[in-house]
Order: sequence, then C-alpha cells, then structure tokens
Amino acid sequence: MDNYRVIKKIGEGTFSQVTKVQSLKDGKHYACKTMKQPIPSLEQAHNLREVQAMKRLSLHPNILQLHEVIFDQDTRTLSLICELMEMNIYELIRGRQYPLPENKVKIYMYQLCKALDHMHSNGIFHRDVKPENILIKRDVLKLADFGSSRSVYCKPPHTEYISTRWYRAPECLLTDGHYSLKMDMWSAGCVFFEILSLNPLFPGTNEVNQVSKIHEVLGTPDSTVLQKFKQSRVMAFDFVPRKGCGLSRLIPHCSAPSLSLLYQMLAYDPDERISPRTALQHTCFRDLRLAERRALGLHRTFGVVEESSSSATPGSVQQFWCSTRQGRRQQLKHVAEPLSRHVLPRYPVELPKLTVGVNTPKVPYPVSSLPAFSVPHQGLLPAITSKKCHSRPLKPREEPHCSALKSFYMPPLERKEN
Ligand SMILES: Nc1ncnc2c1ncn2[C@@H]1O[C@H](COP(=O)(O)OP(=O)(O)OP(=O)(O)O)[C@@H](O)[C@H]1O
Repeated sequence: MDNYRVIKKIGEGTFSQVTKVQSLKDGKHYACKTMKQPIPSLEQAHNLREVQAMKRLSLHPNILQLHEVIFDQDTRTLSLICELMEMNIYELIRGRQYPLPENKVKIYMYQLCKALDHMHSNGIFHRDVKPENILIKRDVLKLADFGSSRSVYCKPPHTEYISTRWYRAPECLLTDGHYSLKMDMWSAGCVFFEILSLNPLFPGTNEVNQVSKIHEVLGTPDSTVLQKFKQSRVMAFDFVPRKGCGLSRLIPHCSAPSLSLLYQMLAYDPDERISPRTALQHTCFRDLRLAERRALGLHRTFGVVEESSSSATPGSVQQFWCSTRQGRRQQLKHVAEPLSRHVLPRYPVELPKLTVGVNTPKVPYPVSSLPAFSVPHQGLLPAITSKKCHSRPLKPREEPHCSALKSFYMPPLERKEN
C-alpha cells in the first residue's frame, strides 16, 4: 500500500473494510477494499471469486472497475483498488421523504439490467444483488461486490447459502440449492420496488417469514410451480392457497409499464421470470432505448465527446451523461444515454489468474491486457475456479461478523434490518 495515501473510511461490509485512498502515482482517488480475513496462501488469493469475476467482467460501464490488486505477503492481507463511487443505492434512498422521480429510477434499473446481462452472458451470476452492492456516481450505476458470484455452468444443487434474505428468490428459499442466474432478476426486482417506494418489498425476519411475506404480496404460486420446486426439495411444504394484495396497492404512483416489468421480474417461477436482456427491450425502457440510439447516432455523425468525458469510451455511460447534459441545454425532451454494450466475446475461456508476485507486496493489474477479453469462445466455459465452497449454517447478519472469507465460505449475507 506504499503507493496509496489513505484518506478516510467510506464503507464496511461483513468481509471487508473500504477506504478512500489517493494514488501517489497518478494523484487520483480510488476505493480500497481490504479483506478482513487474511488470505491463507498465495494460491487462494489467486483464486478469489471476487477478483476473478471482476477481471472477467471489467471494462463494462455498469460493472465496478478493478484498478489494481495488492497482496501483502507479511500480513497476508488482500486489498482491491477499485474506482471510487459516490454512494450505494441504500444510502441514496435512506432517509428520503419523497420517492425519486420514476424516470430516474428507470435509468438506474436500465443500467442494472445492462450489468446483469453482461454478467450472465459472460457466464457468471452475482447471487447477492441488493441496494448496498449497487453503487452510483453522478447517476451512473455500477454493480459491485462479486464475492458471492458463481459460474452459470456450475450444475445445481448449489450447497452454499447465498443472497441476502430480503432479496432471496423463491427457488433459493424453497429448493435445496436448485437455483440459477434468474435469481439475480428476482433480487433486481426487489431493488426496483425499493427504489420506487423507499421501503424493502419483502422484509422477512426469517426464512419461513420471508416466504410468507412474498405470499402476502404475490399470493401463493400455482401448484405446478410448487410441484416443480418440490422435486428438488427434501423437506415437504404446503401452503394454504392465498391471494396476494398485489404490487400496485403498495406503489400507487408507479406507471403501468414499470409495474408490468416489475411483475415480470418477480415471477415466482424462475422459468417464467424475465431475463435481463429481455427486460432491456421492455416498453418501460422505450424512451431510454430511443435516446440511447439517438445519442449513439450523434456520436457516429459528429463524434460527440465533451470536455469532461474525454476519457470515456464511445457510447459509455459517462459519455452519455455528458451528452444528456448537452441535450438538456438544447431543450430536447426524453434524452437518455447511449449505454451501448461493449463488444466483448460472449464466453471467454478460463478466467485468467492474477499474477501475484511472492516477494513483491504490490501487484499491478493490467486491465487492458486481460486474456478473457481477447480470446474468443472455443467451447464450454469452465466453472469459475474458486478453491473451496464449504456450506455453512445460516448465520444472520446481526450476529458478529463471520470469521471466514466469503470467497471461500458462503454464509448468508443478511441485511441489516433497519
Ligand atoms: N468502489 C467503491 N466506491 C465507493 N464505495 C464503495 C466502493 N466499494 C464498496 N463501497 C462501500 O463499501 C460497502 C461495502 O463494500 P462491499 O459490499 O464490497 O463489501 P463486503 O464486505 O463484500 O460486503 P457484504 O457484507 O455485502 O458482503 C458498500 O456497500 C459501499 O457502500
């Protein structure tokens, strides 16, 4: 950490502490995520899911960028130097009296769907989408905290407890680990509701109550769905049929298109649940898509790059927001961003290993030369290599911090309950 000056603490999770630091090399500010648990060996530092996932997914405008990895051999401490964001979504809505304008919420959700589409199409699902793991900076949204992520090619049942209870999908609650990437969309739906209403949608106090909270709003599912779940559940369950109160009563101010998308994200049956890619095509985002195309056209025609976006890649979120500001000045209505997807290979081969020098405490991380982004898909994507994934008993977040590092052990990540 010799090349960084610590400025202040900006966040704390179960597994890490996050500080704002300044690079003594380039003078820029970064976020430094230091793992609380020492990493036992160099090999395990190599194989941390969080690092591997960030390497594979980086260079997308809605994924938190990893700048450098620092492994201190003496203390066995791992620090991830990431781009600095302003706040997380929980901090954005906490204490607010009035909801955010729906258009703004949609801009966030559009970007979140882009992040999830990018993850899923690169063979990874997040498994802990929640407001605290979604960071924003000047209306640009970035998905963060990939410590729970998993390869979509890992065959269920998954033996780890995952996802924070309030955002946990029915298939995670009701089956013995038979869940897949669609669980992220359920969580994203819960976040969508929470930003719209400023309240968590299903604030269950335990797993049974969590299921009950879902049924209170959405009703009990069809017997066919339950039958599907029962096939992958050792324990029997039966629910007295119940009609839910519905979402519209809880968010009366919400427009019909947003409500329609929300219902599709919260489909009880994961097979019926909307994918991020299809969600991006939903009517709800029509204005954003149009504006995106318009701005992209502008970029192609005039090579629009404003002064403050000189470092932005063409079509990036950052550039979009600059052109949006310009658009406002021109009094254009409904201008939105050109969140164009980076042209990346869909299924890169094996995740690259970090080059961590044994004797050098600091290891530069050359993002631009990642093989994951230059090698085209040659076959099935192998699972993300993580050393061990021991299942652990449920351990609520209100209990003292788990001693194990998330990337090796997967305890539940219960959210602070207000
Ligand atoms: N790049 C960043 N810029 C600004 N703040 C950040 C950044 N990364 C993390 N934070 C803040 O620190 C908090 C904790 O970070 P993070 O979720 O990555 O840690 P964690 O230990 O994995 O947490 P969890 O308990 O969810 O597993 C975030 O909720 C956020 O508020």
